[in-house]
Amino acid sequence: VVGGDVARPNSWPWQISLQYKSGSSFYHTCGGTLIRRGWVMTAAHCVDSSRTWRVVLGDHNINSHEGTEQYMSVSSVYIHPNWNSNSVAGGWDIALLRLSSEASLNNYVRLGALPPSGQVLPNNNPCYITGWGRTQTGGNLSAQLKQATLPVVDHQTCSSYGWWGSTVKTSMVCAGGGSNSGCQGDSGGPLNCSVGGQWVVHGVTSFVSSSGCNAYRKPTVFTRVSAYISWMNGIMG
Ligand SMILES: CC(C)c1ccc(NC(=O)[C@H](Cc2ccccc2)NC(=O)[C@H](CCCC[NH3+])NC(=O)C(F)(F)F)cc1
Repeated sequence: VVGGDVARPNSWPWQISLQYKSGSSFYHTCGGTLIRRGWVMTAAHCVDSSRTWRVVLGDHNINSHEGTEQYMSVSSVYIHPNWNSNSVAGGWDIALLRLSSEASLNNYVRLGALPPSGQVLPNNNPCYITGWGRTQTGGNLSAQLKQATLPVVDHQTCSSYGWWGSTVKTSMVCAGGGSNSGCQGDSGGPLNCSVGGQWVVHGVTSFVSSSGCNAYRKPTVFTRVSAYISWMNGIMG
């Protein structure tokens, strides 16, 4: 996350860290959202490669053991069938991870709320991006979970000339476009939007401009969760 600030610990208790095993250690690679006790929603591009994954729940500082973490292995990965790893602009950047056991819900670990199918938020709807991703273009990951306000940019604006143009589809949500943005390592994490006084996860962090994370008029682009509710229900049962 570029801009914003460090989140109050466990104030986004559905945020997870998706980590891969290398040697005898695990490394953060993406974010994700706990949507059922046994299921995590993330980006397809995060799980394109076949690795040994683990999901860390209830984390704040990914480099230290705080005692609130739950470490879960992943028993199966469901990547959207239409996802094309050569074209993030094609959309379909969403995947579900089946956890090998069910999370214990508590003050540090809670389920994220999903939107009703088809719901599209208005321009400037208040949202926050959260994640452990780079804090500057080309910078390092953040050890502590960060948050940044990222208001919705409607499709009409986001797909206009000077913005993303036809790269963004209506199956995506744009947010930000100023000094705050997502960045590498935030992929797969939630766009947390305030709707009717509740936090609802409306986006899965998908891509930023290749000329820099917080490029002017290149808002962070998210998979629009409300476009995939029936697909997810079909998988999770
Ligand atoms: C034109 C369109 C096809 C398009 C293609 C690629 C991108 N962006 C990118 O590829 C930038 C590259 C980058 C690297 C380093 C620093 C900043 C940006 N990376 C990204 O946007 C990666 C996802 C790449 C998926 C591709 N397999 N996502 C993210 O960084 C995140 F966290 F914002 F979600 C954006 C648009």
